[in-house]
This record gives sequence, structure tokens and C-alpha cells, in this order.
Amino acid sequence: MVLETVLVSTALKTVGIVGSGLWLLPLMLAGITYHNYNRLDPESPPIDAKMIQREYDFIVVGGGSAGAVVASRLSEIPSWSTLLLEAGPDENEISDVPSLAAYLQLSKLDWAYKIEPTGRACLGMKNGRCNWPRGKVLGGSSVLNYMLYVRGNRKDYDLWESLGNPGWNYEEVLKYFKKSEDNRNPYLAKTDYHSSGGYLTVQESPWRTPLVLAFVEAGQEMGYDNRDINGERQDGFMVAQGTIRRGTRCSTAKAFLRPVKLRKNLQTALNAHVTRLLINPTTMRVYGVEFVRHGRKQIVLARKEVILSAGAINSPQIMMLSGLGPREHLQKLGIPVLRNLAVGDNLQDHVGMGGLTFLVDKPISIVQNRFQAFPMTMQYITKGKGPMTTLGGVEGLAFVNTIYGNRSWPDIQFHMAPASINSDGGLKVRKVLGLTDLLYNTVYKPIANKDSWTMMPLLLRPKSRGTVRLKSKSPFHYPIIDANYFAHRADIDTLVEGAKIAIKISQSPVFKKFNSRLHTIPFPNCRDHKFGSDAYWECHIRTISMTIYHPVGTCKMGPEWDSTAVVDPRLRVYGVKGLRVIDTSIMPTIPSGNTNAPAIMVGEKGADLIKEDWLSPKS
Ligand SMILES: Cc1cc2nc3c(=O)[nH]c(=O)nc-3n(C[C@H](O)[C@H](O)[C@H](O)COP(=O)(O)OP(=O)(O)OC[C@H]3O[C@@H](n4cnc5c(N)ncnc54)[C@H](O)[C@@H]3O)c2cc1C
Repeated sequence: MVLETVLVSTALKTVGIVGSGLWLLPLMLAGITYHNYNRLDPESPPIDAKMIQREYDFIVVGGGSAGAVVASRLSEIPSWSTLLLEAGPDENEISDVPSLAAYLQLSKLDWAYKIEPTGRACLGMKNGRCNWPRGKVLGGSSVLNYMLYVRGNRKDYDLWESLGNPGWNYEEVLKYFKKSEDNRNPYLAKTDYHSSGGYLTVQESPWRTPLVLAFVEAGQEMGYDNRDINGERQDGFMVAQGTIRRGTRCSTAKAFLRPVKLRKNLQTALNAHVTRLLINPTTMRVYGVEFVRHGRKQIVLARKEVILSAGAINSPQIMMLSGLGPREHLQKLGIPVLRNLAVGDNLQDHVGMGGLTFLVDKPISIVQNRFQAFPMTMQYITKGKGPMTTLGGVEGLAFVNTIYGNRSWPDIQFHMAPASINSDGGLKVRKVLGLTDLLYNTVYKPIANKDSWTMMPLLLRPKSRGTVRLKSKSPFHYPIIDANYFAHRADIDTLVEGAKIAIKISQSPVFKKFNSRLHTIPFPNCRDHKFGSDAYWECHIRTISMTIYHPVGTCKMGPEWDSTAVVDPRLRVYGVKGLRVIDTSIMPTIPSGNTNAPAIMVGEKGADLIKEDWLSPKS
């Protein structure tokens, strides 16, 4: 009876989260419950604090990739008390499953943002607007992400330091990447660039298709090495590493918060939406935050500091709601300006070309309706193996350079997946992308459920810059996000070159074994251009302009003389006492690679900066 109740309630809860179209859920949930997964897991979920004290030493706003790290590390000091406020709930059984990553988008664990239409990008999405998922859950976007573990290029961090940020060069940040890491692939763990024993588990998915091996071999045929792209050099091809543990997702909440949940000096409050900072306008000191929890407005005070780790959209939103931001914008909304700062500027994201599809003749790709629910689910539950452990479908990664880049600092990344938009028969992927019916029905429906694979060329260092602005004074109105993709001509030119390299890779001899060929139904809005010409690829890129969800830069770190800087190199907000920002928004330029590991690195380093500032004899 107890078992049945648990099953039914978990199933109902989950179906509410991911929709009812998922045929394998009941089976999976039965298996998970039968094996009493929670009890076997040495790290059971964190404790949601019912009662919140009046005052803490530190308040961390947002328990995402960076915030979870900050809260965990601050609570290592027994005499400091820390409160972590997170707007979303805890993770669930579905978010644990690596292959179901896309199913979390547009669910209640997603802020479900959309960017403004520009007419230059996202033309194949409904109303010309791309979806911008962000995790609204403990663990933040590390719960929604595709788990790819990528650090970026050493030159990214050397650049940060050269912009006036001492302590942020590659050698310095490498220490922090390694501090977090527990790499479980021995061939990587033993190198100088990786480590074992940290909180964050990193390993390859235990399952792969022959297509990823062909991808790596094709890279070699093109003159690129099969190498650890997080190691000495970045250019090359490899089977992806991911933040997974025993075949399931290792979010930052699992990695950094669960092991320390019994510490008396750390409290975590879920479903606590921070609405503004409390700032004394005379002293310009932040002394607490206001938040809404279960419909009730509350305040909590900070003795030492408030740390904003709400991510690249919400950290600037909270600052602007509190009177810290661009003067004219705040005045227009009637928000008293406490400090004129370039908050919300400098928005950068990796935009890529989605939908490039190659068909193959052999049954070697991921085709949703071919996978057998029962054996696949049992393999996942009992052994942590099989297709359900694939990193959101992505198997291979590569860094290459176009004619505009160079080998030591590649300008294009490829994500290779043994599936494409057609592989689930139109059930989910087209929806999370927000594709128009015309585009899907014309191009992808004719090949629905056919064996295929994709490569997504991604622009690593865009020149275009966007903004985040408030829609209104209400903390519950979504901010206006203008990604401003392709404002700069060079961005589109580089991506077109990336597309051509991708096609060359797909034509290499190794892929011929599978009779791999480009899917050539033209996009309806691109028919005026000759298929395969530069102009056609440009039109394709502007039609399925794909974010891979890496917004950064909106509370830029920089030296005092840089008028666009919001935080100093110790991540303290200029002109305000007791306030730091520690998340992807501080990045002055976007790293050349996926941003989760860099966000965790920022969390690690940020926590150490706080410790240095409060514990050194001088302070
Ligand atoms: C769908 C998707 C796929 C991705 N795939 C990858 C990948 O494979 N590899 C990779 O490296 N990167 C990936 N990324 C990017 C990566 O996950 C992010 O860059 C990283 O998680 C950002 O970390 P953060 O700490 O800046 O913000 P987040 O992790 O987003 O954390 C912000 C937290 O603050 C909370 N919050 C926001 N506002 C408030 C408020 N007002 N009050 C209280 N709490 C608040 C949020 O709910 C959230 O928990 C992906 C991202 C997404 C969305």
C-alpha cells in the first residue's frame, strides 16, 4: 500500500512536470521505487529549512552552478552561518536521467525565458523568438543542462587577466577547476590537468554509438588530434566528458550541497524568490534581502555579505530592482537610483547552427521509437548504463578553427549527436526549440524517426553584445532579454565557415561506411538561395539559430577605470558594501566552450576570495 501510494504520487508529480507523452516513465518510476533508490544513494536530498533565522553572516541568492559551490564552501568555516535562498524546488527523478535533459525544458523547473525578436536570428522559431531555458531548481541550470564538461581555452582566462583582473589567468583558474573535480576516467585523472577526490564527478557516458567513434576518426582524417580538449591544447576531437555519477546527473546541488547538508551552520530555503536587496542609502551597505516564500513576503539580514548567484539573467534583474543599474533605465521605471552601473549590458551567448542533419542507412543512431522501454530502463536502474546515460544526446565534441581563427584558440566548437530534430518523431525537440509548424513539417517530418545524426557548429567568441533590462518594477515580470545575435557581421561569416567544415567532416571516408549523406530538403524561407551556397547556409543559420544556453557577462568584472565594469576582480560590486556577484554574469568575455565548469570555477574562486577577505589578519 505504501509502495503504491509513493508510486502514484511520484508518477503524478512527474507527469505534471514533463507532460504526459513520455511512455517509459511509469516503468522507470516503478523500478526506481522498487530499488529504493533514495536509500541506496549515499547522498539523500538536502533539507529544506522550514524556519529561517533573523540574521546570518552570509546570504547566498540562488543555488545554481556557482551558488551551490559558494554556499558549500562558506559553510566550511564553522563560525560562519550561511543561508542559501533558492527560487525553485529540489531536483527530481526525471532530472537525474541524463538522456531526458531536454524534457525538463518548459517544465516547472525552467524559468522558460524567451528572447526578443530581431528579424536577424531565430527566424524559424514561433514569433521569431528563441527559447532561453534556465534552471529554476536547486542546482540551477546544472539540473537542466546537457552535462558536458568543458573548461574553455587557456587564452580566455589569460585575456580576463589582461583586461585588468589580476588572479584570473589560466594557471590560477586551473587550480579551481581541479579543486572541484573527481574525474573517474583513469586516462584523464592521471594527467596534470585533472584530479580525483573533489565533489564534482566527471566521466564519460558508459554508452555510445559507433557514430561518435566515426566522428573522432573523421577529425583525425582532417588533421585534428583525438585529445583531451580540457587538457594542454583545446583544438581536436573527443568523446565528451560529462558531470555524471554512476550513470546519473551530477548537478552542483548533488555534488556540493548534499554531502554537507547536515552542517548546522548552513541552511537552505527552497521556493524562496528573492525580490530585492536591502540597501542603506546613506552608507550604501547591503544589510539583507527581501524574498517571497509560499506567498509571504519576508526579510532576512546579513551580518557580513550578500552574494548574488542568481545567474546571468536574474542577478542583473535583482540588482536593477534594488536601484543598482543604468540610471536612465531605472528612472524610466520609477526605481530610485542608488548607483549608476552598467548592469545588464555586455550580454554574450554562444549561438550556433541547429538542424544540420545527416541521414545514415544503418540502425545505429538514437531513434526514440526503436528503443525498447523495458530493457533500456532496467539497464539504467540496475547498472547505471545504457542509452539513458547519454549526455542529453550529445556524444562528441570538437574545437576547430575557420579561416578567421587560429589553431591555438579555435573559433568554432562542434557538438555531435547521434540524432537530430526528426529523431523523436516531432514529440519534444521541435517544441523545446519552438520551431514553426511550417519548418518542421516541410523539412523534418518527411524523415521522422529515420536514422540520422547531427553536428552543431557553434560560434565560440561572438562579437555581438546584448542586454538584460527590466520590463517593469515587479520582480515577478520576466526581464527583457535582447540577445542581439548577429548584430556583428563577423559572427555570421564565421558560422558559415563552421558549417562548411562540418559538412566536410561528414563527407570523410569513415562516414561513408554508414552511407552518411546530408539531408537536403531546403528550408522554406531559404529557397531563393542555391542549396549549399554561403548565402543558403547564412539563411539556415538565421532560421535555426540555436543557443546552447550560455548567457554570461551581465555584471561584468573589470578594473575601477573600466566604466562598463560592475564588479571588481574580487567580485565586489562597485560603490556598494557587503555585496558580491558570483556566477556567470561576472565573466568579462565568454569562455570558448560550455559554461557550467567555468561557473563552478567562478564559485570556487569567489568563495576563496571571501575567505581571504574576512579571515586574513588585515581584515
Ligand atoms: C538547457 C541547458 C543546457 C546546458 N548545457 C550545458 C552543458 O552541457 N555544459 C555546460 O557546461 N553548460 C551547459 N549549460 C550552461 C550552464 O549550465 C550554465 O552556464 C550554468 O549552469 C550557469 O550557472 P550560474 O550559477 O551562473 O546560474 P544558474 O545555474 O542558472 O543558477 C542560478 C540560480 O539562481 C536561482 N534564482 C534566480 N533568480 C532567483 C531569485 N530571484 N531568488 C532566488 N533564486 C533565484 C535560479 O533558480 C537558479 O537556481 C546549459 C544550460 C541550459 C539551460
